[in-house]
Amino acid sequence: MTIHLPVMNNNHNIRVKTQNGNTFVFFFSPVSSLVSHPSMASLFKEFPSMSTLLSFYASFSTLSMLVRTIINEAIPKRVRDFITNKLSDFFSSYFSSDFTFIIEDRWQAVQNETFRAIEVYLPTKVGPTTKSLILGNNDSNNITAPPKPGIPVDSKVVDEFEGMRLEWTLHEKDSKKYYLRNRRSFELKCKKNERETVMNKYFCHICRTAESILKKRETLNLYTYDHDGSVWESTVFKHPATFETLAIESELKDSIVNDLDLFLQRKKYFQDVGRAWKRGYLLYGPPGTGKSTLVAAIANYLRFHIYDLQLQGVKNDSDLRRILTSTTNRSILLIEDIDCSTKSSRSRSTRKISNDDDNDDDDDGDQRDNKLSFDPGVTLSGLLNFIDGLWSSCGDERIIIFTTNYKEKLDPALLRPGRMDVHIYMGHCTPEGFRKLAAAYLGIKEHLLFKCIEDLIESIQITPAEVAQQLMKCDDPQLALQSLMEFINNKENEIEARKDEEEVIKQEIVMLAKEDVKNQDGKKLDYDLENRCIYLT
Ligand SMILES: Nc1ncnc2c1ncn2[C@@H]1O[C@H](COP(=O)(O)OP(=O)(O)OP(=O)(O)O)[C@@H](O)[C@H]1O
Repeated sequence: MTIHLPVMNNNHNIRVKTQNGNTFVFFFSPVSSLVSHPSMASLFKEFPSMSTLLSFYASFSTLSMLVRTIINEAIPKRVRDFITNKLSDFFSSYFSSDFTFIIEDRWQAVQNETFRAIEVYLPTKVGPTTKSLILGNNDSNNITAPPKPGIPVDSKVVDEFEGMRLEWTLHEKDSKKYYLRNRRSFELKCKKNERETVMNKYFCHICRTAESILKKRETLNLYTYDHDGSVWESTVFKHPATFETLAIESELKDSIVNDLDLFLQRKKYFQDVGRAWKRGYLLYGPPGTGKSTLVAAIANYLRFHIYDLQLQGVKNDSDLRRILTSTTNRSILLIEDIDCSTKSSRSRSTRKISNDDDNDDDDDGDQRDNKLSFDPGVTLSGLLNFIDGLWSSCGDERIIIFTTNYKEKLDPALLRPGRMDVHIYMGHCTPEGFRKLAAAYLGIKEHLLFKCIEDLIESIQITPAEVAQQLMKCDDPQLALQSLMEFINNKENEIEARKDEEEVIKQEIVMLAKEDVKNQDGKKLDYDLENRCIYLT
């Protein structure tokens, strides 16, 4: 058998030997020899000549250019685009068998949880068809940890589910404004006839898988808000605090743990009673009593990420809404030192002392707050709206924690029942707290000096932070405990000396003021030692 193929020269041929012994020889011959073949020659005779073809092509292209120019001149561009889109939609819907789902990062003004689930799920589906990956490790405590994969923009990931081939691509759209984040979206391509199965089964499968991955997550993140970039920035959160190491009374510990357990189990209950699945904790007490440590212990216990928000940087209430709606479910929103965070969270009485021009006599914190809404920053009603207002229904399984050193400075509207569900007082160190700290820092459960230290601790106000600082000074328990005893004794002496000094100052102030009071019949003298002030009441 011989096959002629046209090539530029005729010096080549190829021999192909098949398994059953036949040999095929392929001759490469010039076009001239092909045309000279009798059967081909008759075929070529019926063909129009080359010059006819060229002249036909020339007139066709001239005509098409003419038509195009007329269309461009006569029909406005927008109308042309519209017609083109309609035509391409029409043809693609008739001739394409593909269907595309678009999942954007935000949905109806809040973070799109489906997008989040895909973000978690898809890196587990990276296979041989994936051409590129992004890798990273944000654990500064463990730089040798294996990097985690992420999906790069415009890269394809193919997944399979119930015999369907599902092709994913992540897209990113430039926001064109430096202060706004680029918008991201996942595109999923499947066959048209698989659309229903994808909607009803595949997406549920993704969400379930993502949920179980998130529940088992090994590392927790601590997010802080970058106001310049308008994004939450994360770092790996590794805090050793647990309820076991926390120096608090066992009763308090048990009540917090039970409350958290109950909260986690009560998804249905919250739905049934029509409340957002949220829990608010107000932690208050002197500095160094473990409020931040308790937050860390809660995060470790629940395996929830922490979103640490500094309210001072938030521009206004709508900025606050945007920031808070971009947090994820199963997380803790932490606002530390709430008394200093926003003008409006402070009690009106406190504001009155510090700011004479506040003449509002209305008792309702919310109404009063509206007066402050022109001030830059967050207003109390903006904040309250997120705790128990309409916006509180955004998101599930959220813990909101406020901490303060001065509960009395907070506006009563913030403390009203139903606002923060649990108020926890973190007090000074107790003997039981001291034993927990000794076990955690020195690894001992008993020591001869314990009894003496416990007596001292009961007689003086000392914070767990101060105790921990002394215990950390030395590895030798004996020396560490002695150092603690010395510290407590010194502190006791200091307190006594300060009391004496205060008494002297008080006497001095009274003496100085007596002359003025003489002329103010019927008025009582009241003094504020801390601010060195005298009031006539
Ligand atoms: N109850 C506690 N149990 C264990 N450690 C504690 C406790 N309280 C304080 N500490 C230790 O003291 C340090 C400071 O505590 P922490 O920051 O939690 O106090 P805080 O009440 O949040 O203080 P502030 O009000 O100043 O923010 C922590 O690093 C922790 O090691």
